[in-house]
Amino acid sequence: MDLHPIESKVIKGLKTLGGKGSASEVAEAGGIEKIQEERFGYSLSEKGFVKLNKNVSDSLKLTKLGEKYLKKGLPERQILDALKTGLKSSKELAEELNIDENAISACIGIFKKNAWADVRKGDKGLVFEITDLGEKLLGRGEFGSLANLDSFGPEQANELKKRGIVENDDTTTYLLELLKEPKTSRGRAIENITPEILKNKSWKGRKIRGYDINAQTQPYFGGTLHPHTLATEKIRRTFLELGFEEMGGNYVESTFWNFDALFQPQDHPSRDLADTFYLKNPEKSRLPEKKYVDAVKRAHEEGTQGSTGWQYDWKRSLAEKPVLRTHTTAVSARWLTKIKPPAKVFCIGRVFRNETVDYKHLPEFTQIDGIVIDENASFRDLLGYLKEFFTRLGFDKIRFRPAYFPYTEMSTEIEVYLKDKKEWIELGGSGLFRPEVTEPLGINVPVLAWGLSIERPLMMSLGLKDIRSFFYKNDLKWLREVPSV
Ligand SMILES: N[C@@H](Cc1ccccc1)C(=O)O
Repeated sequence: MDLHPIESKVIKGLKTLGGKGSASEVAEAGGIEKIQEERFGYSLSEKGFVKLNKNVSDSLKLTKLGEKYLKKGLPERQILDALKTGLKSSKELAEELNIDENAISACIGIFKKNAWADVRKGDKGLVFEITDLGEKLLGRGEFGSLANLDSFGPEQANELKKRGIVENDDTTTYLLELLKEPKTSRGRAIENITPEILKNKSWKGRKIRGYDINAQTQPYFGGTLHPHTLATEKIRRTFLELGFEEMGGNYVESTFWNFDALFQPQDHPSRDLADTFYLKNPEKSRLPEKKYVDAVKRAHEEGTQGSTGWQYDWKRSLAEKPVLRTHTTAVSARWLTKIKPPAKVFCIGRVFRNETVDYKHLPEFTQIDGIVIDENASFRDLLGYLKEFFTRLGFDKIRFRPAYFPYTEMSTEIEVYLKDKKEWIELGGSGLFRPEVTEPLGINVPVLAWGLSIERPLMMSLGLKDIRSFFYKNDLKWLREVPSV
């Protein structure tokens, strides 16, 4: 068996130490300069020559405060010593020992519990008097000493930990033990080829150390796309495969496109500050051509054909307020004025809602909206599109539940079944845009629409408990190991 030069040094070091030693001792004895403790001797243990033991020490060490007390002794010890000459008030003790009165009060519990001193209320505050037990304790010299932490029993040690005087000293040491000595062809084999060896041809007739092609190497991590990016890409591809075109939009949208065009009345609760981020700057958003604005106003005030609308005074000024879009359905609405049927379009992007950040909620997340504008489109087609769309995304069980959205009728919620979680989860909403949405925007054919948010289903499939891991945490270890879904 050929050993790597460093392995030979480890063996040499171990032999010098009589077969056993810590990583740093072995390294020193073997003449190895730089070591990585937790990997030291690993290859030799893999080959069965060395036994490795990891040893986490359970001993204690002094904290900064502990070191301060080391010189003068623990306050309770100092106080007991001072009390040998008679009873003293807490003020007198503080002066004599030059410690503050709080540190003295902190010892009252200890004195009471162990009956080392009596504490009473006197005229000048608290008065301390040493008990017989306290005297005996000092006399026997049994009081634990900070200079020798092993002198404290477990209970006292715990007490000291709580008071911040000692802490666990959890340094890890790696111990090596020589199990058997490898037979080497030392002296004969060339371990490292150097220019000299090549020049003077001294390699001729000699053995050269072979490579161990089964040796462990450092794992290699190439760059990969973030799982969130991979998921959005997959959805984009799925839409493109189904013949959809991508539409673009902006994060800052007018209230008009985010709410009004979608037939949400101006006093609708989801427009509330508590849910929506309004912008101060720009002060106003530009609205589309007058004919669309007037038609949307009419839809709200008196309705379209066969509808009475919401019956209130619609205000342009409210529709002009800029918002961070709360859903990508705003983009779908905007595009209704830009495309001629038949058309299939989709949008993927960030949306924003005024949520308090916790493990389930972020004020920003990703939505996907798709619309199909087609004179022959029906509710059954919508269900068919959804089924096809989600099947292609890898969900084989899909179900629909009746739902309500201000802009669709009929409306459904889409649920998919997660096989490994054995659970149905809600993925998004869908429906046929109401005539109150389509007619004012000049569309007189059915429009199928659906929208979904991707973070929650993605979290479930990746086994993530906390939504913040996506955008804010970027845990490299997780990112390297996460499988793509
Ligand atoms: N915009 C809805 C989803 C939806 C889109 C299109 C039609 C119906 C519903 C949401 O944010 O949840």
